[in-house]
Amino acid sequence: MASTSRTYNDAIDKLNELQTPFAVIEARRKAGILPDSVLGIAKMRAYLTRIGYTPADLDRLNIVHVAGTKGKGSTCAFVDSIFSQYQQRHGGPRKTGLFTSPHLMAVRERIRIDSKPISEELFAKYFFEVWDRLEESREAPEEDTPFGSKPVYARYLTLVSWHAFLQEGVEVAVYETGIGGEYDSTNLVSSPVASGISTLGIDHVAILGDTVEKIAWHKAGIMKMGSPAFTIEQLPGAAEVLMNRAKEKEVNLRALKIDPRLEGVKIRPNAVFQKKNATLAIALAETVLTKLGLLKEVSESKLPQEFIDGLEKCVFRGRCEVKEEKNVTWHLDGAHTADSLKMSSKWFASEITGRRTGPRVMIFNQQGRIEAIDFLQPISTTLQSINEDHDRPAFDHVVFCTNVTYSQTGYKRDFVNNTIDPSEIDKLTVQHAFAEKWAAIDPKAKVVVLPTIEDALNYARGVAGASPEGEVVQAYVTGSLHLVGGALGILEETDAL
Ligand SMILES: Nc1ncnc2c1ncn2[C@@H]1O[C@H](COP(=O)(O)OP(=O)(O)OP(=O)(O)O)[C@@H](O)[C@H]1O
Ligand SMILES: [Mg+2]
Ligand SMILES: [Mg+2]
Repeated sequence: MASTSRTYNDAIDKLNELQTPFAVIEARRKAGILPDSVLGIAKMRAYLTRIGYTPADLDRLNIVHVAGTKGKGSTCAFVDSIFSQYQQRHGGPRKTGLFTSPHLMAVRERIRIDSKPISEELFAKYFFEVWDRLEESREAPEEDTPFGSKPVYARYLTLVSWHAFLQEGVEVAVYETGIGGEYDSTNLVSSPVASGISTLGIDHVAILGDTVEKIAWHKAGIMKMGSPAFTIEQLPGAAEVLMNRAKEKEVNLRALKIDPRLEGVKIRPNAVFQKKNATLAIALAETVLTKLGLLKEVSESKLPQEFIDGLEKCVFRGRCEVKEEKNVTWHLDGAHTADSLKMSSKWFASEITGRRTGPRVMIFNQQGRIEAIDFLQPISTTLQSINEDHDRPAFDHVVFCTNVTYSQTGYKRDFVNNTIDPSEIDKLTVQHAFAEKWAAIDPKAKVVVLPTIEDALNYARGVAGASPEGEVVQAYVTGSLHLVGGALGILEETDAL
């Protein structure tokens, strides 16, 4: 064992083995078997015991727990950024942890300490410590959780985050749920300092159900008796489910209107959805900082400067991000649900309206999700609506590519995805279907299918090269956070963000 190499890359290779292979997912789907639910939580409890902790140990982390369909990560990033301002000015919270998903470029971005991705060395250390403990421990009954077994990818990372944060002496930790809430691996936390539920909508229907009410039931599962909970304005059906579950659990749930103290605070993008995320983040941060004695009183009329700076300086890469290059302005946003793509395309449209000219290029992917074909029409409609010349296409060029990063070397290890059908990628099946659909929606657009992200970026640069002097290509990269992460990695030649 000691002679085995244990670098960061080794850890990622081992982690990738914990993905459920596509063939198994397919077989389960055909047999109507749903992924772990109640049993999944029981197993997580067994794994936590085996790595040497109890749920009560997690309370030492003063956890802020966030669920929701959209805006979870953004809300968590705002809270973390506010903490960071307090830390810089007042030395507290002593150490902060942030657990988010998915990652943009490197798995270690999911586990942040003092806002920075955990180092490769520390990631590898804690990853293999968890591994060894799971191999060796004979604690917790074996019934559903055989000795030596490991949980799947996201669940394993949750264990690594708890271990890393506890070992590193993190004083407050912000946790984004993976899928749902009630049965999510992060839901072993029994006494969060506060829970937050961001915007609810439709996603992960196979696991959570196909109505916003069913989905709300799952997300409400993170609320805990004795811990304050907050949400923002929701669709009426969803709001009702949240309130009913809060009552059952005897939780004081507050549904917040957009915080009037945000007036004049320059959050990015300056859009209603982001104000909702910021509103939720303010309430969560106020609760924690009050508990830690760092916030003495809450003013109804004005936010403390630390909050304003935290909100304004918050950087959450790959979401509504703009990057300028000589002949191309890249607009990158990892939206990947029906609702968020509507928001996202409105954001892109507002960015270019009146301010930017030049050919428009969209680069889109949604790997393994043919249902995303329905997300295309609203994007086109949004862009058409800003055209003064109605003969102009929504986009001059539309590129559908895979999430494979490079044309020569393929996937970066942190992006290997065994859960999708490899033959679909080889044949570019979903990309051709999207292309056909787009050609029908927007016949004047030039539609192309390309195998990799690198090819797609080069295509956009090629359009720029062929454009008249002074014109700047307006490129919109969206549909998948992996696509956006891969694109940012190529544009910046970096390993992690
Ligand atoms: N409150 C919101 N309502 C609708 N769309 C949103 C909201 N917040 C963010 N978005 C859109 O969704 C994208 C993803 O945001 P974010 O990463 O915060 O969500 P998430 O809930 O963490 O999503 P994921 O399912 O990828 O973990 C953003 O780039 C933006 O386009
Ligand atoms: Mg999601
Ligand atoms: Mg997220």
